Amino acid sequence: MVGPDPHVAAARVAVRRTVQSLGLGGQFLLVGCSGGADSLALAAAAGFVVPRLGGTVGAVVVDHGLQPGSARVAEKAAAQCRQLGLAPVQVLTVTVTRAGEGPESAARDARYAALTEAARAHGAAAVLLGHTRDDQAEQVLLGLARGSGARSLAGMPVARPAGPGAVIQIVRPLLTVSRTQTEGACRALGLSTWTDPHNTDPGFARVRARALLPVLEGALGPGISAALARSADLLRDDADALDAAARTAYEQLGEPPWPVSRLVDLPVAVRRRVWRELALGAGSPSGALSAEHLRAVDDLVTGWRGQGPVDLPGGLRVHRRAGLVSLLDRTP
Ligand SMILES: Nc1ncnc2c1ncn2[C@@H]1O[C@H](COP(=O)(O)OP(=O)(O)OP(=O)(O)O)[C@@H](O)[C@H]1O
Repeated sequence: MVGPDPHVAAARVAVRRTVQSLGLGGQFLLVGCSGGADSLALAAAAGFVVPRLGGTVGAVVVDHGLQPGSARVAEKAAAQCRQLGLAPVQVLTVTVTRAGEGPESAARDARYAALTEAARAHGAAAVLLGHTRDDQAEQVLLGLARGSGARSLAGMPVARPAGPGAVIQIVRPLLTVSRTQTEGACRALGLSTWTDPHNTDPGFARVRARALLPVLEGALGPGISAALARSADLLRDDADALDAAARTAYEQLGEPPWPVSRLVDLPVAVRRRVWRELALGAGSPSGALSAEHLRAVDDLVTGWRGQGPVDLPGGLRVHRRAGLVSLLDRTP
C-alpha cells in the first residue's frame, strides 16, 4: 500500500502530536480557515486525524469584507473544508472598524473575536490556526529588528487560552511544519489555495522579513527558519521562567511603596518585569510603555544620582524618596 504524500503526512503527524499532547483528543475542535495553503493543509490534516482520535472538527471562514470578491473566496474555502469532511463549516462576515493600529490589526482583532465566539457557541475546546514554522521564523526576525526581549522573540506558543481565564484554547499545530510542506500538502490533495494579496505587498514589514529568509539561507546555510523557530522555543522557556520569578517577586513586594533595599538584589531581568507589571497594573497602555521607560525606572532604583521621578505613559509617575519607591498618579 502506498502511504500518503510526505507533506500530507508531515501535517497529519504535527496535528496528531499537538492534539494528543494538549489532551484535546475526543473533543470538538474548530479550524480557522482563510483558504490559504497553511490553513487548508491544517483543515485537511485535522479532518483526517481528529476523528481517528475520537473527536470531531469543524471550520470557520471569516469574511472581513475588505477586498472585492472576499465572499467568493470565503465560500470556496468553506466548500473545500466541507469536502474534507469537516462539519459544521460556517462563513462568518465581520465588520472591520478601522480604529486603532490600522486595518490589518483591526481585521485580526475582529477575526479572533469571531473565531472565539464561534468556538464558544459550538462548544469547541480549541480554535486551530495554520501558522507555520516560517511564520514563527518571520516573527523572530521582526522581533530582532525591533531589539525585542525574550518574550517577544519567543514568538507564538503552540497553545494559549483565548483570553484571560478562557477555557477555549488558541492552538497552532503546524508550528513545526514549513510553508513548503503546507503548499505541497495542498497540491497533493488537489486543494485550490488562495493567496492573500497582502502576502506580496512589500509595504508590510512581515512580507519584507519573509523575503529575507531565503537570502539568509543563501548566506548562512539551509535551515535558518528551523533555527529561528528553535530559538523561539528556547526563549519561550526562558521568558516563562523569568515571568514566573517576577510574579513571585511582585506578590512578595505587596503594594508600593517598596524599599529600594528589597529591589536592588533582584536580577535585572526580573526587576524589568516587575516595573512592567507595576505600570501595566496601574493602567499604563502596553503599546506606549517602552524599554526606555523601564530602563529609566530601573536606573532610578539601582543607579540613583539624585535624578527626578520617571513619568510613564498613562499619567503615572515613579518616585524615589527616603529609600522608598512609589507610584503616583499624575492626572489632576
Ligand atoms: N479569514 C480567515 N478566516 C478564518 N481563519 C483565518 C482567516 N485568516 C487567517 N486565519 C487563521 O489565522 C492563521 C494565520 O493567518 P495570517 O498569517 O493571515 O494571520 P495574521 O494576519 O498574520 O495574524 P496573526 O498571525 O496574528 O494571526 C491562518 O492560518 C488561519 O488559521
